Amino acid sequence: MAKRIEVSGLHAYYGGVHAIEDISMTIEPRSVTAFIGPSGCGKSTFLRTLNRMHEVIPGARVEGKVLLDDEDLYGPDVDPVAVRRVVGMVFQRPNPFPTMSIYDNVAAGLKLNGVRRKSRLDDIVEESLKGANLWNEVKDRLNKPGAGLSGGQQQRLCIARAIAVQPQVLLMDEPCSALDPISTLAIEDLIAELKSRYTIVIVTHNMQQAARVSDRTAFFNIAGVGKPGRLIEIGETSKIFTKPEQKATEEYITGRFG
Ligand SMILES: Nc1ncnc2c1ncn2[C@@H]1O[C@H](COP(=O)(O)OP(=O)(O)OP(=O)(O)O)[C@@H](O)[C@H]1O
Repeated sequence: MAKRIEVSGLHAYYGGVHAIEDISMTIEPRSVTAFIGPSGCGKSTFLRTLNRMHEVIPGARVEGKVLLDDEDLYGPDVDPVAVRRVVGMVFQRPNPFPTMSIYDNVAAGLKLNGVRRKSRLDDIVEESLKGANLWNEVKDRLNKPGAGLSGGQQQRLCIARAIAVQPQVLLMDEPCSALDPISTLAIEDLIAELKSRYTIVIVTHNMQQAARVSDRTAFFNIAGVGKPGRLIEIGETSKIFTKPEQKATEEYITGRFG
């Protein structure tokens, strides 16, 4: 299920603002890749180019290539909605559909995809909630609103919703930044389990988190205000945190800037 992502020569713009410049990297399947770097260096922008979410902002555009196992996500015949089904996303703030039940939150995407049979929906909802380590906490209240769960539970519900449609890649934009430390650990444990099945990319400001959860880390930086963000280096997380190749990476991870 998991797929390799190969990015080459990628630029992203917001109208006249050049937000990220000339990014090339390979993101390996069945592993976790963390994006780190100072505020404004384009981590979230780059993440959103990987499932064509960037272009939903008026005036925003992308140049370059993103291949998902050889398929160009920006090819002329590619439907961006289909891309977002294959490359799922979890956001910073848990965003369950507020008026929907826990069950319907997970089933919504499946119903949109045409799954109608109740027994099939039941099975996938259960499987997805189990996959997100939430089943035991909610199995007796599936018809209660998703908004009634704790923040950490809501984030796991959003992960269940994302995996219900069987994506190949999961993009996570600071998925723990609104959570308490215990919920954060639950999400980190979950990421470690999910990586056997998915390609996972996580943006995080928390370097301990990047070190804990990721196999590879990419460090991004900006040369100054108004300049585009660039990829400085990507490598094994253990190497980036102990022996980075670039001075800027070392300064960032040792807390000398950012
Ligand atoms: N909707 C937008 N319209 C215009 N410019 C934007 C928009 N979103 C982001 N930018 C600009 O693009 C650049 C990269 O922003 P982005 O949010 O991707 O950085 P980031 O590294 O994820 O930052 P942070 O760590 O603070 O979330 C910044 O200069 C930002 O101001």
